[in-house]
Amino acid sequence: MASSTSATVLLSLTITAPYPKPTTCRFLLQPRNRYLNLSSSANFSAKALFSSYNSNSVPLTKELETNCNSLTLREICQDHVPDHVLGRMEELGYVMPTDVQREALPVLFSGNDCILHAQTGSGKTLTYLLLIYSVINPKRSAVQALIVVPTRELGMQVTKVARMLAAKPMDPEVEQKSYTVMALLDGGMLRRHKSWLKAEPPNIVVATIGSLSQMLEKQIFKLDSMRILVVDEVDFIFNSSKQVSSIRKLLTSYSSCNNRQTVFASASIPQHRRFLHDCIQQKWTKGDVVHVHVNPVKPMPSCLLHRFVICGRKEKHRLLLSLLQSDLPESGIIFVNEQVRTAYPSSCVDF
Ligand SMILES: Nc1ncnc2c1ncn2[C@@H]1O[C@H](COP(=O)(O)OP(=O)(O)OP(=O)(O)O)[C@@H](O)[C@H]1O
Repeated sequence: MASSTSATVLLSLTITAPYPKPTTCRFLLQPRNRYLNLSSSANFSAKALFSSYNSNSVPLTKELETNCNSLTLREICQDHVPDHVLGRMEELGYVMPTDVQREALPVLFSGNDCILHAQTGSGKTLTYLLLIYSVINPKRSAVQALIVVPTRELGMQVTKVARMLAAKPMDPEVEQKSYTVMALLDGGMLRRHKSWLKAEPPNIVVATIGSLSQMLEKQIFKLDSMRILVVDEVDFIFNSSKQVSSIRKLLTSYSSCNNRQTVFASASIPQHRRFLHDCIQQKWTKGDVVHVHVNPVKPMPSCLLHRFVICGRKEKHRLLLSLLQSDLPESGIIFVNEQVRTAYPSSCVDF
């Protein structure tokens, strides 16, 4: 089974212990400031350990829960997301859903506004991108989806994933108009974007609030055709005194929650009940907004084991895998320098 990991793994492995019998397993690769979650690609069912539905969420019956747990991403997205996007998704290694994808996608495909509340690296970006590809029409030259991000760096990452998913199918037989994704980010070439927006509006815009507000104020583009609005890292945006008035304006003046599907994503939403209340009261979302709360950040485990192993550069990868196999930790953090794609034999990850 393919997963993403690093060829230059530093053998610094932190594992939580003592572990209960590992029926589920979770590894976090941490490249600088971001966690990458490998659990879903390794076909884990982490739900029992990490998931929680809060009272605002749609309860799942036991039977439905069991069925949902075994569905692939393709099965969940079938009849919603175009086939060539599903093909690309699988080529990129997204086969089994993460917890947040499993729980949020059916809610999103049913048209509900949603607060995606799940830890960093849990797969929120792919969740809202799949929703976007289920809704937009590439033949319409209009901004149909807008993703607001707090920083240029996050904007570049989201744009990259959006473009990778939308890449034209290799098969020349498949006639497919390609989706256009524009990154409208602070520090970018806004003049060039202006001409592009006027000449042929893209289907999806990924924007920081500063650049976006400039364009909206100058009426370079309008949000009349916007069907999906995503605000990523919503807690960060609402906590920034610079960004908060612009985001409020975007949510209520430049567009109306009745004409769009609104998704807020965040790893942490302090006072989430209050936020949910505000969403409805302030008309940032419709009244039936669903709070999908998955993988709440767990308190620190009672014990952390830190293994320090000295080895040659070429041995790192093999040694890491054998340590994981021998220790069988329930969870761990792996610090990596860079990422390349590599294939794990399934025996290595299927604990
Ligand atoms: N279903 C999946 N199968 C395998 N890998 C996945 C899946 N979904 C997401 N990933 C990978 O997991 C990593 C984290 O995903 P993503 O960036 O979407 O998380 P996130 O919740 O949006 O994180 P953040 O809160 O930092 O924005 C990425 O490398 C992504 O490619």
